[in-house]
Amino acid sequence: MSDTSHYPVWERDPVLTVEHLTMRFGGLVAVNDLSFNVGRGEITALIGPNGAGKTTVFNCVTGFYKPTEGRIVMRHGKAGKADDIAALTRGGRQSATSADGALFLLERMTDFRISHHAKVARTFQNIRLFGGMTTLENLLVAQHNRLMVASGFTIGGIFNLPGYRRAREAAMEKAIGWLRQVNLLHRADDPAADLPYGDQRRLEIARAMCTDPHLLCLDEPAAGLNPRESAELNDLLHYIRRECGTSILLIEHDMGVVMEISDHIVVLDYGVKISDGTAFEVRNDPSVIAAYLGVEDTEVEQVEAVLEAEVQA
Ligand SMILES: Nc1ncnc2c1ncn2[C@@H]1O[C@H](COP(=O)(O)OP(=O)(O)OP(=O)(O)O)[C@@H](O)[C@H]1O
Repeated sequence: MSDTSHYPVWERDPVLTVEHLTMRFGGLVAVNDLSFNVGRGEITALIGPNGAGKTTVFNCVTGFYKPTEGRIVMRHGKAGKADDIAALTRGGRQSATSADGALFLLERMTDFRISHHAKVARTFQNIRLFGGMTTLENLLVAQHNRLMVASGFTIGGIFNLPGYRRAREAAMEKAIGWLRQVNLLHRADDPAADLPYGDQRRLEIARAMCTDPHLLCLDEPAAGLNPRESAELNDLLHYIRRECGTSILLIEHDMGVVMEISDHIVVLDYGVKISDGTAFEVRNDPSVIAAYLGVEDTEVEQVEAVLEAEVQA
């Protein structure tokens, strides 16, 4: 067997594999034959100029869109041998569980099943908290499904049976733990809409974490944040990776955030992957620089020289 220990984590141990993903809207090809991996326990950034197809990829992974073509494999535990994935694909089912873990084909699943069973959580470009509920209530609502199961779908809740009581206490403990983690415990009883923007962003991430995701998808988490709030966000994402082991896939335009926190970066332009590697590799890739500057690869050095001269002047 070949030694793969020197391969990057996203090749050796992917939690998510996107294969030949294509999404068409009528005549527009928003994502074109895209393949990439997300490494287990890593932070992966999906970047690219406006309209490159990033949000469309998120919408396919999280079940908001049905891809036109392609396969999206999510792995829990050690499941995911090529033969098992092929058998699941042939069999027409959505998921398979074995002693090694579980496999899910996300392109076949609804958004609810993706979050509930495949354990993929997401946040949106525009914050979608329940503004009239308190910050604490927002984190309890995120655990509603688990509480419903514990209540035996109402009866245990009505009679306050021990199993339901224990689940309710655990939900409260988790919510308070996450409020403390995002420095919002002192705002537990305030409506979410009253929080400053940066706090709302962290609360939204805390809410997603209350569902115990294996993969957390964040759509532009740093958008609109000031430098202090951006630094707090970086700390939170580092904490999630270090302490929870949750894999993170994020879309981000703030290159300071992307380069600082990402283990792995995938670059899209016009729906096509143009680069895939570490921050160092991507930063020095002429095709990436060209896409961001809006020029041909061959013109990069020339444009950089002009920009450099302008900065000097
Ligand atoms: N539901 C839809 N119907 C039609 N076209 C769509 C739809 N969603 C996205 N598109 C188109 O697909 C292309 C990719 O859009 P997408 O939002 O995925 O890009 P993006 O990289 O996330 O952009 P941005 O960085 O500006 O958010 C765009 O041309 C967009 O207009």
